[in-house]
Amino acid sequence: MAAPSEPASPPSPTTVRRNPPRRARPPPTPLASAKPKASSLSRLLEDEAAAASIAPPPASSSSPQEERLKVYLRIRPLPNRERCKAVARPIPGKDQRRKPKQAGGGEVCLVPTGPNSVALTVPQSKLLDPKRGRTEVFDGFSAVFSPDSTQLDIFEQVMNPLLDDFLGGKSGLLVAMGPTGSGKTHTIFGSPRNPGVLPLTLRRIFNAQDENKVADRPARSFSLSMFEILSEGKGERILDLLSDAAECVLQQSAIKGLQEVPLSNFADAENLISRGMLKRSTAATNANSKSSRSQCIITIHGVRKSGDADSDSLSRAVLTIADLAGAERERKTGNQGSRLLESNFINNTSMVFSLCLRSLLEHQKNQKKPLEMHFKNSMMTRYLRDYLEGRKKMTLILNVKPADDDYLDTSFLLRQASPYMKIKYTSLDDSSDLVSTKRSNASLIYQENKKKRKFQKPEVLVVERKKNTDTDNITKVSEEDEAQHKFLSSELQRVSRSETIMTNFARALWTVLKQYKNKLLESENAAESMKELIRDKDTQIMQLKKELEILNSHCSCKNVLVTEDASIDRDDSVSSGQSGQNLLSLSSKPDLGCYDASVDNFHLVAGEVSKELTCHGPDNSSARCSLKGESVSCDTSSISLIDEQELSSIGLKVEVQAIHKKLDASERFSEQTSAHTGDIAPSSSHSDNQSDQSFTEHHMLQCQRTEKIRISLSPQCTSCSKKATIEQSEEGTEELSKTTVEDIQHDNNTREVEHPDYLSSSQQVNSETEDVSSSQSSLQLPGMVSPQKKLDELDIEPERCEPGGGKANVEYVTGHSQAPEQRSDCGDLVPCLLKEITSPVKASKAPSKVSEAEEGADKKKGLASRPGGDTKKTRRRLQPAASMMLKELIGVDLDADTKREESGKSSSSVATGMSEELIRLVRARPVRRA
Ligand SMILES: Nc1ncnc2c1ncn2[C@@H]1O[C@H](COP(=O)(O)OP(=O)(O)OP(=O)(O)O)[C@@H](O)[C@H]1O
Repeated sequence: MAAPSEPASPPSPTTVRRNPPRRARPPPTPLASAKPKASSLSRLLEDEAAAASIAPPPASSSSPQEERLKVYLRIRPLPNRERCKAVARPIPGKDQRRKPKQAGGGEVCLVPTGPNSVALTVPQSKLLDPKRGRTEVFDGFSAVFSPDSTQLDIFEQVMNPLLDDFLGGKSGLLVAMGPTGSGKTHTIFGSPRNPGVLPLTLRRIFNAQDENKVADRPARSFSLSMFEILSEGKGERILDLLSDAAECVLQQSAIKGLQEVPLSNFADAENLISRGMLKRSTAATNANSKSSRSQCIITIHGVRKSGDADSDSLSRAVLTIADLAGAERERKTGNQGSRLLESNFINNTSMVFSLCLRSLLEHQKNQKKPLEMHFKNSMMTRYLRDYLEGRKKMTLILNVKPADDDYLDTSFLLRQASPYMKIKYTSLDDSSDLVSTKRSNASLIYQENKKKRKFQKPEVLVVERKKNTDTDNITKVSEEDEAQHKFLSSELQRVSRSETIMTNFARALWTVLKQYKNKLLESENAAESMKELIRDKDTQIMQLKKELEILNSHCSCKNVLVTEDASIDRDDSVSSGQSGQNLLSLSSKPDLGCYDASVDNFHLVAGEVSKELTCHGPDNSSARCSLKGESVSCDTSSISLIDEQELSSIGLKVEVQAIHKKLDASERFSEQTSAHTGDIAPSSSHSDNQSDQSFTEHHMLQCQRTEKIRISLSPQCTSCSKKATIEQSEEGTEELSKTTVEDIQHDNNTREVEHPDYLSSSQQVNSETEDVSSSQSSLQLPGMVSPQKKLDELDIEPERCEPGGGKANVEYVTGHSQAPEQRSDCGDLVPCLLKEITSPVKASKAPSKVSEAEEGADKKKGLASRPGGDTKKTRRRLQPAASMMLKELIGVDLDADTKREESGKSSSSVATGMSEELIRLVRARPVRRA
């Protein structure tokens, strides 16, 4: 052992203690480093440690029951060249004594401070504050071997205990770890001249074998296997160094294909080792000219036959020695390419190894922390699993380099491995390898099952639990495995509990999802039904729209402005004072605006009537049944072209239809107008001189008269539509006069001159055609007096009716309330229910026929009041059937309202009765054909 020739300098004032706390200084014990020929550096460090009251724990401080992991520290000596230079350099002073200088100005950062402690000083080059040094003391090592310690010292202190256990049947492991070039291989293998631990062990084994033979003790058999684990960039490989076979396979903790070479003597064993060393992968790096590139593991299997002759049991023990490849720093080694990959592999393996020990330590500190399975990350740790999990005894020897340049590596190793000395061995597996193998297999099965359980169903888990139970039974082979069994059981319970929780959660989640799915389906069904309903509604809406369009087309005659109707009405009501006086000119009476709704209903009826009755003639004359600015136009221009019979039938048909519709309209109208009776009642109140009874009787007479007139319309229409001759017109007129207008005084002149078209009109069966012809037709028959001429004669300026542009006041009057002139015209037969006082309505087409009656009454009294004196000026026309029906309908409704007020009777019943009577009369009366 080379000892430094220069005393080391004391560490810097700042001291950081690691590991065991300060204790009382133990009594001096014979340590390997405290030998008399120990270096002065060691003695100096011991003095320093004593001065600092740093007392390393004794190696035997732990109780026998609580054996700890032994960690030895060996400080590699400085290279010879540097040592020679250091020897020639004198020690200048005290400060320099505190830290030994290396050759070339280098210093030693690590010095042993005791048999179990070292002091690591931060080099000046790495100090942030050079004035303040910092020294770390690592204590608690089983032994600290100074640089001048020999191989034999290492063997005796480090390997002998393990060897004793091995020879006693206990397995053990010695691992040499440290940075590259720190002397691991040197420590394990040594050299021919300076053999290492392994050769010395083999020598002792065979020496012991010889002693046993001499002592006649049971013979033992030993075998040796040697392999390396390396990486060539494609994963780890196991190569057997004692045979030429291909690479071996690691199965659990056993290596298949690994040759175990029986050992017969030391020489053979030494040759095997030498051969294996030759095959080991080494390479030159900047840090080591012969750097190991693999983890080398040597196993010595010792089989001892039991001393009991009757027993055939064997005691197996394995002594394992691992020479790990040193951790490398790329900056120092300068490795590139494959070397760099090897460096990564080496460093990773060293890290995994350290993690396993760290996890074991933490698990032993806190049992709640599970023992991490870091050993799976590397082949070496998998092979050494039993040792890394604390089931077998293991010993570490840390090889370090004391130079300042190696400060980082040294510091890292000491910080990393110094806690390992706290690892305890409470349940060492001292039984045979068979039991160990069973336990290992059981553990692996458990781990594999634990993996599978995560993805298997509960049914399968039952079987797996049975298997686990069997596995647990296997673990009960040894009583010493009771703790392990408890741990596995607790783990199993925890896993089972977790599985139960997750299973229940999954079931609950599945149930919720099912419920949501059902709700979704229900919602979809509801949406479909709603869609169908909407489609049906749309269809109904479309049908209603079509019907509405049809109705609109039927009511195309609506919304026609009142033009000549007003004049016609006025003409009829004033000039003739005949049955046409019954025509209501409601259109010019905005006071009846409240009847709009009801009148609209009536328009529908009247519109249909007019549609069928509409005839087009050459004169484009039209007659309209006006009602509040709207009228049902009845074009009479083409009446002449229509067959008389057809017209007759049409007339009857129209009459009947009109009657039926009138009944409905009258009912609606009466219902709606009943709400406005209050508006009408005041008007009716104006008839002061007329009693209600007389009014009712008069109205009944009016209705009867109107029916008579209506009955006469059909033959009149048929007679005038086909031939359209004056004679026919006269005949029709005569017929009309005979049957219906007996009380009406007709102008004889108008009988002679009637426009055929006008006469052919079934809607407006007027006895006079001059008004129509003058307004619409250019045909001027002899004897006809143009309206303008008549106006001129009357000196009445024609008024133009504007659609809805004027206001008209409606006054309810009875026949007795009428002016005498009008009463003379109408007599008692045709009462004027409504008297148009003012009629500012203007005609849009033809000038309005001046209501001679009212004009005469208002402006030219006497002229219009004379019953027969204005025969040339007044134009009397038979009201169109529709107009008469309308008038009758309105009159009935109004009367019905009045009557309802008086007697409470329903007007509809009266109307219905009258209509039925009318229908009966129509049907009973044969149609007269021309
Ligand atoms: N205690 C010692 N005394 C004398 N020489 C030593 C000592 N330790 C190591 N050496 C020498 O240092 C050199 C490197 O040693 P070694 O190869 O054992 O280091 P290592 O830790 O195995 O390196 P690597 O991890 O790279 O294999 C060798 O030449 C060896 O002879």
